[in-house]
Amino acid sequence: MIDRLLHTPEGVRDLNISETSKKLELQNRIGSVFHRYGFRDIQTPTFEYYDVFNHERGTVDIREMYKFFDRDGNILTLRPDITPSIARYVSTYFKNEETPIRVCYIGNTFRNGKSYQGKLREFTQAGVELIGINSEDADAEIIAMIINSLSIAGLKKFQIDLGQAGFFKGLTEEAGLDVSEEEELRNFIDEKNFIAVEELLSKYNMSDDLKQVFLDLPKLFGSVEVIEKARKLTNNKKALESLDRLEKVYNILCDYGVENNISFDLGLVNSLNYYTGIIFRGYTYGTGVSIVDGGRYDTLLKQFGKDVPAIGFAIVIDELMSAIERQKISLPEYNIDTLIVYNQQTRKQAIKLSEEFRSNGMNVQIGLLDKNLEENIEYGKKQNIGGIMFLKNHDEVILVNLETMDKSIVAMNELLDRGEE
Ligand SMILES: N[C@@H](Cc1c[nH]c[nH+]1)C(=O)O
Repeated sequence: MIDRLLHTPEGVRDLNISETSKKLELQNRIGSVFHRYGFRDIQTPTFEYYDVFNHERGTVDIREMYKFFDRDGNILTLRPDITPSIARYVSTYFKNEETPIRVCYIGNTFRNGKSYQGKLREFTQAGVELIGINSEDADAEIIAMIINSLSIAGLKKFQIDLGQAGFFKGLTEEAGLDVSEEEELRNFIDEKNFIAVEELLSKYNMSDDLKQVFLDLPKLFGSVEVIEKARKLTNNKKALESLDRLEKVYNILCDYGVENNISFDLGLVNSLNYYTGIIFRGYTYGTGVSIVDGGRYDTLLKQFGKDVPAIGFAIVIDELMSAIERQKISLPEYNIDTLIVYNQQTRKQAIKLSEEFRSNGMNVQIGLLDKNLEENIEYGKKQNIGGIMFLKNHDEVILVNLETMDKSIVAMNELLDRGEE
């Protein structure tokens, strides 16, 4: 039996000191890219009324949501993603505000996925939403931002797959599928379960040509030529318009000079149902799942009372971090510069020095001298501390650089003079 007192539940985990420090570094880097593109931070609550995320909104499957009651019997949900919360927020607080609105966020999301997938059930998303513009320029801006964010995070090799929800929707409309049939098909395609796709299609009354297009979706993958290939497969107006839009976005991405990170995948469908146009997913080595998801969702905000188009993405920081770790890309860690060890005789000077160092921007730990120098050195090394000042008495202060193990002895006065410089 699992010891529930000492273990965390499946799908959630503690981060140790080094992991936390690296995660915060990543968040800072990515947040600063968001700011450089003129996006501003907002925060929404971790749980909300279930209505914000229910089936109509098109977020994750109801079984994947953590739901509970408040004392008045309202159903609440731990947010499975942040986009519907932003849609609610913007529709409420920016109801009559001019668009565009550019907002960004970093926060935890919760999905109660099937346990055998070994996936995290709580994960941090860093995302942006660009609200109020439906143009290929906005699509390209968002994709360029993803590429910049991942580069600044330290990734060298990654790829953004572009798809079009409109292409798939055009085909399903032509096939006469209703909303739930479309959803079933989309989920099988998303899971890349083409045996189930074939079986499902055999139940529907549609032309063999159209069936074949659905089955060929996984082949519509690769460089920009894929768009031309896809054009030849359909006469559907909506599907063709989607392809035109995709091509225009690609041309703008060439102006950004980021086309090397782009590939196309018209079999890309997202289990989130609110997407209406371009969709994207980012991949890199060292993690089997996507590190970025996003797309255009032009009808979601209308459901909250503000009828404006929108596009956005979210980077899954935890997945990005494990990829970075596996790719052996180093991230700077927060470190403690100095440990000052003192006794009653040297307390006053130790406090003075430590406060001076801190006000100069150094990270300083202090400790009472109850262990000898060797024990302090051992402790400092374990804690990754830069150096030790061992204030035994006024004549003899021992300085140890823990990286080089250089030792020197100085008098207290000299040390205080140095601190004041
Ligand atoms: N909320 C989406 C990502 C996204 C942000 N904006 C648009 N899409 C997700 O969790 O996958």
